[in-house]
Amino acid sequence: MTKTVFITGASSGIGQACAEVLAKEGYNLLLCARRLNRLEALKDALLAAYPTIQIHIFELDVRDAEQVANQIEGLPPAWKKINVLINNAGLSQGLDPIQNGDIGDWDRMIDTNIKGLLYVSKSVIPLMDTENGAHIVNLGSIAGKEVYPNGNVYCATKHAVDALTKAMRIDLLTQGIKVTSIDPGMVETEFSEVRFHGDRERAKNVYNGVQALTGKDIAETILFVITRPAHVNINDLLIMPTAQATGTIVNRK
Ligand SMILES: NC(=O)C1=CN([C@@H]2O[C@H](COP(=O)(O)OP(=O)(O)OC[C@H]3O[C@@H](n4cnc5c(N)ncnc54)[C@H](OP(=O)(O)O)[C@@H]3O)[C@@H](O)[C@H]2O)C=CC1
Ligand SMILES: CC(=O)[C@H](N)C(=O)O
Repeated sequence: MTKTVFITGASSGIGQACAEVLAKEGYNLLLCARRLNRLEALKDALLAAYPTIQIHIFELDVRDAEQVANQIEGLPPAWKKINVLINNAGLSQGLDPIQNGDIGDWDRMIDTNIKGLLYVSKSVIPLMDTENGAHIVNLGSIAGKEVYPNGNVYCATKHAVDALTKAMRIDLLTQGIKVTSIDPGMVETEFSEVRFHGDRERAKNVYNGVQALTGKDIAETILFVITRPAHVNINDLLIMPTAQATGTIVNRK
């Protein structure tokens, strides 16, 4: 039976890599993000490579509770049996000491990383196919385990994801839904460019001298997690570049 995975934030980085890895494994894909053009290009490329799978894409801003509820409620019936939800959509905004932080940055991180994950989960949980294996994978972070200088609100949002994952794991046990938090260290994606509001130079510098993880490293780890036997649940998986021993990154200037 072909399983369906729903990936939020599939237009770049880890989410895009998850789509690529899971398409190759024969999963049907439900993909959402705000940049629909990116999703269209990804869908075309994946269907060309893997013509036997199904892919449904839609534009979604996870911060908008009503949009999330309406878009998921409005899915075609064939897409209302979901085996895996990957709550990946997320971002960091700014890297300032708390006293200099921008309130708009704070709101965007809290609204996306915490409230967006909650809104999507609330709409998708009733659609999860618990008869054939149901699993929620939340993208946490080393930033959800440790706090680093100027990381304040981003780290707080990922600490919230850590707590929410543990809570979902308890609450969904009787529903037959597995729950896992994947907690990466540095992964070279658009993450830093987004954090620094488009400053590509500054973003590139973060990874100077460090072999960061790739989106594919995370996607392959998620594939391992979601293909464990029914009696196995990986609650929490911290995955770091070998070069990054802790959450504090020297190049994070
Ligand atoms: N890169 C890293 O070092 C680490 C990343 N993470 C986490 O991994 C996840 C993915 O990040 P990563 O791939 O690195 O970064 P990217 O910036 O490459 O990708 C982020 C994805 O999230 C989507 N997204 C952002 N805001 C929204 C929104 N409001 N509604 C819907 N989608 C949204 C973006 O799509 P669009 O803009 O088109 O909407 C994009 O597809 C995040 O949760 C991040 O916190 C955790 C640890 C380390
Ligand atoms: C875990 C990470 O390195 C993340 N990219 C961050 O900046 O916190």
